[in-house]
Amino acid sequence: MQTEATPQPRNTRQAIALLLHAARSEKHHVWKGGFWLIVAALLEAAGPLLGKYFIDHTLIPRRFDPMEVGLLLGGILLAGAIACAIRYTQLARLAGVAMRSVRRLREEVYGHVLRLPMAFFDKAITGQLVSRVTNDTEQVKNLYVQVLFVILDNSIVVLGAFAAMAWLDWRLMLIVLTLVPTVVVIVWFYQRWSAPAVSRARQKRSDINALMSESIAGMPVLQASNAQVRFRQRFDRINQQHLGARIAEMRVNAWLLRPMLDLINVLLLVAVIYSFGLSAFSGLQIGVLYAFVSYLGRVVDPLIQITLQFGQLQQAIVAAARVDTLLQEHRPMAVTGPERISQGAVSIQRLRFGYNPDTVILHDLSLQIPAGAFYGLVGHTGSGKSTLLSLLLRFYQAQSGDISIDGIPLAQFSDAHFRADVGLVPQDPFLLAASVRENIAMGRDIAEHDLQSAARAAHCHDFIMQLEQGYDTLLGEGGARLSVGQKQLIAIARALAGQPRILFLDEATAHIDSETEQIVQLALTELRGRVTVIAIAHRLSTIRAADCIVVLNHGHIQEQGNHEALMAIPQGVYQRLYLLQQLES
Ligand SMILES: Nc1ncnc2c1ncn2[C@@H]1O[C@H](COP(=O)(O)OP(=O)(O)OP(=O)(O)O)[C@@H](O)[C@H]1O
Repeated sequence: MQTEATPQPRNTRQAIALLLHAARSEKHHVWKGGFWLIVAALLEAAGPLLGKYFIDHTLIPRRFDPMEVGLLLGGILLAGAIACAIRYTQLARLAGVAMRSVRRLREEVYGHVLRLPMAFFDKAITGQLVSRVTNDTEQVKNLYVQVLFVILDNSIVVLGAFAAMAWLDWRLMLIVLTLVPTVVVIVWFYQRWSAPAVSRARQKRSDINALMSESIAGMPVLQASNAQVRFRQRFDRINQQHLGARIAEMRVNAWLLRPMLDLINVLLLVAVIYSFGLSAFSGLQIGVLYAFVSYLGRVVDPLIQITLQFGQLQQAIVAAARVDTLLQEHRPMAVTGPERISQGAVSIQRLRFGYNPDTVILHDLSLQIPAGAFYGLVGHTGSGKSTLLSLLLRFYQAQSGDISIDGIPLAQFSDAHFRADVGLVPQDPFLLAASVRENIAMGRDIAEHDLQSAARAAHCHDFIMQLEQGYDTLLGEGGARLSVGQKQLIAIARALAGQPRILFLDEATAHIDSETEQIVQLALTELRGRVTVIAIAHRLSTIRAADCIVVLNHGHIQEQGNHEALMAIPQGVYQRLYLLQQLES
């Protein structure tokens, strides 16, 4: 579990900037909410004042005027009822602002992550990113709720009560004012002592989650190795530790916080009554004592609430700062424009690239791929095949050299057009827990006829039709219901459904059986002349029929030609790789 750092001033600035940013369109709601909460606090503060008037002018002089008493009691009731109604509507208003702001923020963070360059994901840790979009934005919601509700609302109540007390008797008010630093000190000690238990409980909760997800993900291995009992014991142990930490937290709460604050409350009450006793002879009215006792009861809880929030505020500020840092992550400017890939002829000129500019991976690479051709990319592990594919897919930008398609520089295609005109079949087919249809369409608006044509072209239509609900069959998480080969064919159908001009395959046949591989070979050969196919393959039979096979070696093109030509090169890299594979099979 990630331990929360103490917020730095920069964090606080970032958090506030984020709060203002996400609530920008609803500023008027915040102002109106604040204004009406002040009105509610004033109305609430008026209650004890009216009570005081009732005691001093009616009860003590025993002057019972039904009209006046009726008006007074009615006033107290009305002020309380209106304050309640205002508080309810305004808190609902502010809750709405908080929820909507967080919804906007979450959408923005997710949208931002989707557009970040691939280089970002090389360093990003998936779990942390997910946590940014879910947990951290949730924490930001707490920040809104705490700042807007608890702190704003309670501060107004406390200020209203103190203003009323000062108006009644400023000396007595000063006595009550000592409550503020006392509560702050008690809560500070409380948080210091409870923090280790709170943090231990969180750590254990996160361990429970981790153990659960690990067990579910690894269920086949877990059951096959008969490890249920061991896992169960491990779970019980962590769960027990979690309980222990929670009990320790409760203990501090039960022993320190409430009793101490109640004690302070009683002491203050005694002090107020005593001072009242001293000054009673100088004419202080009993009604004032009543009002003070009422206010005392009203300020303690809000003060505790406000002070308690500061601990949580700290975590929320750190979370908000993390979300803000992610939002500040640079993303490339969206390219717009009319250019589309019409033919799919690829030209690579003196391409030089390294993930780190000091370590060159591709050295001045040049290659011409005619439209509609089938090109294979082969080479040893680490020779730069996937890197070249990533550059062709615009995932990274080369340090020097050019890539153009149909004579147009790669960077000039709009994002939408480029992604629509190229298709990618990755090594891992990545299927969604959705129906076959949704997996092929991937959110694109593809007509049923085109979708099925793509499935036919990928030679997966027949087995899809054998599934119990055909294209509507749900595939389970990660396409769990299909074999690896079937998943790969669906991934090819998905790529073809967009009717790409260029199709990239990144070791799409690495994990499939020979029969499925032959289907893929057939599908690729059928595309010849219509779609430019660039396929990385470890399994050389997949690209044996290619028009041209490019052999990469340490980021250089070592050999180039069709299968027969490459096999004819004495001691050639391709020939060696091919013969080796033949021996293995
Ligand atoms: N995201 C990355 N960040 C930094 N270096 C990387 C990254 N991806 C690959 N590399 C490095 O670039 C070099 C070429 O890797 P690449 O994946 O392009 O090789 P490959 O020929 O596709 O290998 P394989 O056949 O094993 O997939 C390797 O040295 C690798 O360590």
